[in-house]
Amino acid sequence: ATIRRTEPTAGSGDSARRFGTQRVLVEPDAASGVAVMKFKNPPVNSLSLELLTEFIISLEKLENDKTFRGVILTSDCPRVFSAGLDLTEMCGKNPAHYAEYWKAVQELWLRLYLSNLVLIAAINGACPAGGCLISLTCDYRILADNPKYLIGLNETLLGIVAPFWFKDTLVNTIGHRASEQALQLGLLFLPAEALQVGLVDQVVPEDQVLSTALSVMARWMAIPDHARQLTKNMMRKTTVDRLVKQRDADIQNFVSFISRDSIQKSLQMYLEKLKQKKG
Ligand SMILES: CCCCCCCC/C=C\C=C\CC(=O)SCCNC(=O)CCNC(=O)[C@H](O)C(C)(C)COP(=O)(O)OP(=O)(O)OC[C@H]1O[C@@H](n2cnc3c(N)ncnc32)[C@H](O)[C@@H]1OP(=O)(O)O
Repeated sequence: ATIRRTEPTAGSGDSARRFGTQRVLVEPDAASGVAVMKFKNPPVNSLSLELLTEFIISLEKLENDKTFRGVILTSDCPRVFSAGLDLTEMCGKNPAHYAEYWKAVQELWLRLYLSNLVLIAAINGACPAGGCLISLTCDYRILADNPKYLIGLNETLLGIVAPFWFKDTLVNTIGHRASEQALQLGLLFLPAEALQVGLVDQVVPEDQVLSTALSVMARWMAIPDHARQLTKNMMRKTTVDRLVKQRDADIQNFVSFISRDSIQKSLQMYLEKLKQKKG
């Protein structure tokens, strides 16, 4: 994928400078050590190969810059945090493309789930499937209180199956029984329901999502990094190791699953339904 980097905005010193790429805007505040990362892949922030690649590059840049200890993930697109994996990357392409795409999905999850940074999701829009997965990799989730902003792993509604590491991430967050129901039924939760089941940590008015994320971040930043990072590692490493041990097999599983005629048909029909919704 071709990555175009955005120019820093003219301004008053490092903390006012933006950087990032075409699809991932990064607003760093060196003074506080916190950066706000905004997805900008209109109309719905679907996780295309380009967005995944740029996300990984931007995250790596922040991880390698000791100035930054915390990142807030949010959306630059109105009303959608992320529509999840890009269905057009999984439809009508060849096995090599599916393999490349899945490797990038794995890579992003691996980096996010064990990131040394404090990650907070400021969920300012709809958050299905892969969008929900990204938020679940964060240390804390704040969702805007809007009945249109549904969140959950809805894969079964598309006729597909959430991979085991999506499932593990959900189980680690809301527990086994709630995950069993949520995954089989492909539940998309309203904000109040998401809060009740523990899928998000706070629901706040829409105009307070970012300010709440910044104040929650201050609390997490008060903890010494080494102790917090080792604790996070202790909680999450087993889950990560499960995928690391079988990364190639997981790619092969995905490629053969997604290449099935029946799955391709289901995905095409789902995409058609999304398009018809407008007309
Ligand atoms: C045996 C075990 C094997 C295991 C194998 C594992 C296999 C796992 C495989 C895959 C896992 C996938 C996880 C996913 O993330 S799949 C994606 C699921 N996403 C969704 O269901 C969300 C779909 N989108 C929506 O519900 C809405 O678009 C919404 C996000 C709520 C926004 O609504 P709205 O603002 O009204 O926008 P529109 O619906 O009108 O959409 C605008 C255009 O964007 C296109 N679109 C939407 N979502 C996607 C997407 N995910 N990918 C690609 N394109 C998307 C939509 O078609 C519209 O396009 P157009 O303008 O051309 O009509």
